[in-house]
Amino acid sequence: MRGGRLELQGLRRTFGGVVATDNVSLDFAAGSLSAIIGPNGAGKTTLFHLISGRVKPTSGRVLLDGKDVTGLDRQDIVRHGVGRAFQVANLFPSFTVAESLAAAILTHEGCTASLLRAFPPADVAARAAEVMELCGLHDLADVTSKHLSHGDQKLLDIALALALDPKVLLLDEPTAGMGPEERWRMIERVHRLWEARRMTLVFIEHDMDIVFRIAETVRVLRYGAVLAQGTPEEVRRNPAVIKAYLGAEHALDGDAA
Ligand SMILES: Nc1ncnc2c1ncn2[C@@H]1O[C@H](COP(=O)(O)OP(=O)(O)OP(=O)(O)O)[C@@H](O)[C@H]1O
Repeated sequence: MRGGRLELQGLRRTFGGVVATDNVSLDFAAGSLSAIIGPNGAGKTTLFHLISGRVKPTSGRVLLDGKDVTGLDRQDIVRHGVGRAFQVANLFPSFTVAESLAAAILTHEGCTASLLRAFPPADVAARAAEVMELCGLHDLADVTSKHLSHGDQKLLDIALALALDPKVLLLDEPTAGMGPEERWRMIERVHRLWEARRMTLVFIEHDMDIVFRIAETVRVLRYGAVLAQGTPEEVRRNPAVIKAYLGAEHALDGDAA
């Protein structure tokens, strides 16, 4: 499945008096690679919750390939092709990597995990193998997921989302908690996955070196609203973004106010 177009129209979400998402309208072209950045509390994770159905918007719409998926519950949104990597590597802690992937595929298709562990159909095993290959997990196929390193658990989280063949994949800080070397390995892996699959990939990231290295477009949130968006170059030259978030370290010369 190739990428789908994701459109957010006037999304708003309040929690009591807090406006977590404030009239956010963003358009993610099919097959694009975008980063979402912004200070702590800017509403990045809430935006992912709104897209993935974990939180319902107070108002506004989420469209996938033109179809309104606003307010559907999480499973339905996954079925429409929006995948999200969660901290779920331990969803099946006693399963191996290969079994976890097979179980994810099968439960997605409505079967029970325990049954499938015993009798995984051949095509499911083949799909799990393909995803392991893509994610560089093939050597770990028989390792129990609870014994994986932190980085490999995060890769398994991504693999579990990928196994459902999403049109849109949301990654919330894929490199969080990793050392510098592991971080680059992870992001290169994610970039290769995107090149191979060309799903619409949206990731939240605090490391600006990573953002500016791989993102095609960058969307900047502040106080729940869109502060700016554009190519990495445009965003790095935007005085409002420099002032609110980037500081001098990541600004491009010339326009830093
Ligand atoms: N369930 C909730 N109940 C109340 N307030 C919430 C809830 N979820 C988010 N918020 C508030 O909404 C705002 C945006 O939070 P969010 O976690 O989306 O920001 P973020 O940009 O992802 O932050 P960070 O970079 O620190 O992860 C914050 O003020 C937060 O406290």
